[in-house]
Amino acid sequence: MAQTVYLLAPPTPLRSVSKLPASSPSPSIAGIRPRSLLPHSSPRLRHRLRFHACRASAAPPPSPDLGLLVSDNGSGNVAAAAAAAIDVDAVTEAELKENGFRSTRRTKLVCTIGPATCGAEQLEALAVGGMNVARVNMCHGTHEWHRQVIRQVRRLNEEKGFAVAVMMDTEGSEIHMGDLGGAASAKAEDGEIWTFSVRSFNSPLPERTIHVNYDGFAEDVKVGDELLVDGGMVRFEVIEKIGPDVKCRCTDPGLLLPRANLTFWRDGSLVRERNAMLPTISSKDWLDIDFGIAEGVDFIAVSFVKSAEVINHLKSYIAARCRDREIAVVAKIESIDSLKNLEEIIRASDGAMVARGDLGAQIPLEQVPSAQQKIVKLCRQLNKPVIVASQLLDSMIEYPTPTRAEVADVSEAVRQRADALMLSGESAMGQYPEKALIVLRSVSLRIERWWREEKRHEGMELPDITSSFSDKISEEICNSAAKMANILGVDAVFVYTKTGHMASLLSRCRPDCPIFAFTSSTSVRRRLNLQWGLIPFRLSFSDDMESNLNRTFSLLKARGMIQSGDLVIALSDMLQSIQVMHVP
Ligand SMILES: Nc1ncnc2c1ncn2[C@@H]1O[C@H](COP(=O)(O)OP(=O)(O)O)[C@@H](O)[C@H]1O
Ligand SMILES: C=C(OP(=O)(O)O)C(=O)O
Ligand SMILES: [K+]
Ligand SMILES: [Mg+2]
Repeated sequence: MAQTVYLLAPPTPLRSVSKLPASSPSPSIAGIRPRSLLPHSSPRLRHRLRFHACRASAAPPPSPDLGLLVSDNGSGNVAAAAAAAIDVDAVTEAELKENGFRSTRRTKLVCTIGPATCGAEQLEALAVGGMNVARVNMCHGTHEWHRQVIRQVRRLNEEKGFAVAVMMDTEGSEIHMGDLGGAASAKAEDGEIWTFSVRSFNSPLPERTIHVNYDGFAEDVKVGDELLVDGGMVRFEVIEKIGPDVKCRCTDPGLLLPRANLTFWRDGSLVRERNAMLPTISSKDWLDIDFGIAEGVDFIAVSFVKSAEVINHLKSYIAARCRDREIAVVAKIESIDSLKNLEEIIRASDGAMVARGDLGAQIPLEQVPSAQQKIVKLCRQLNKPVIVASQLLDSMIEYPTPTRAEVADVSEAVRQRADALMLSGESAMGQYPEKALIVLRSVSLRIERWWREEKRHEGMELPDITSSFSDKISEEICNSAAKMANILGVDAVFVYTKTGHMASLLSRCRPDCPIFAFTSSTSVRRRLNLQWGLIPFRLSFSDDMESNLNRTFSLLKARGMIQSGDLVIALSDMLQSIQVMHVP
């Protein structure tokens, strides 16, 4: 029977499980299309041009195959339905039912949404394919476009029971090119002379002319500087300055893409004098942040963070504006300053992103892997979710299979036990967004299994992170529960959590088994969806752990997600306890 270790609260005997009404039995998942391989049709040419038509208006009627959300829609008895309901999506349910606990993916997946994926069907395909977080990049698109995407994601969650979180990523004060006058790209050839100018032009742009968004550009560059587009995809040398115009000769040819990032280098070092004075959060970013708050995004990722101060500032701004819910602030580590102030930035943030795209333009490329490892490790120690981003499967923007090197890179991020992996161009404007997601999913599953089979319990030091005594107890409970879970080989850890904190402490321990996180708040549920190993459920629960467990067992058993005899460890943040039991 159940064995219980109570640390604080008095013991309550565990009675037999009462048969509470469960939700209707799970429908089949026949509606989930098998993701067969598409024909290999694209020639191996580097063009990245074919934008997919955006089918935002082609929303299909809600599919009964996936309609598992049991929050009451129309039967009248909302309170009763809410009390009996447990929110989980059909994909998680099917995985648990068919393959059992061990098979669930622990590494979370973030997809950048763009023209290739903004339609209702495409978003649903990503959610079915395992997208945990949808990212919108405010560098691109209008508020109206972003609003449509955010609302589609919300509809998907409401109608299909998903908990896909929305992350808004700020533009920041980076220097970038303008829009190329409507052209999808422009080819710069070796030796060509191009003009980079802060003047604004009418379209079409004069030939070989690029608008630059930063007014100080022409003053800051010097003849002889090297100008890098997208961190070196194309290179120029500055040969002449004429007022606002900077003439450059192409030294490394390539494709220029709209709004591509620009950095300039002098004597082998990045020039950052004046542009370092630009605010991390620009006035345009503040407008975007207001938009994000109004649209109810779950995460705001801040580009080019230099210090903890800006994170603290944004967090108090958000706290003053949304009293009823939280928006987590993710610091993007993508500059020399962010590396210098890494620990204070991560401590101040609710999570971090290893933004390798810009990071690789600011530090030598060969230093990016060690920076990644350091950031991932520090985040884990400080209990902050960490996302590894950019170019994970870059070749899949054009081709249906990844390179071996890309698979090795994804494997390494999974092996480092990062919380999440992110797709950028692969899902935003690539030709194979769903296939790229399948690759992330299958590589994650394989490497996670390999890790467990090899029993590589790494001895990472997890330092104390809490200050209050009560938090300290929670931390110790989670550390002990994870250890017990590994030693006893339990099937799952259940954690009942109001704020999500206890679930994140458990996730930090990276136990062998999945963590079922039960929370009564839909927004906490979405936020937890970024964290390693957590399967977030929405469930209303009380302070009475015994009745919570009984109800959970009967709800999950009725839907085939657990079975009698499964070994479970249960924790709660109200009643600081560890209970070990077999599902009755
Ligand atoms: N909302 C959008 N509208 C149009 N294109 C987008 C959008 N979001 C992303 N993209 C495209 O996807 C590419 C990759 O996205 P991302 O890595 O987020 O941006 P960036 O390349 O600016 O850092 C972008 O360069 C852009 O071409
Ligand atoms: C994720 C990144 O940021 P963005 O795509 O906004 O440039 C990056 O630079 O790697
Ligand atoms: K951005
Ligand atoms: Mg960046």
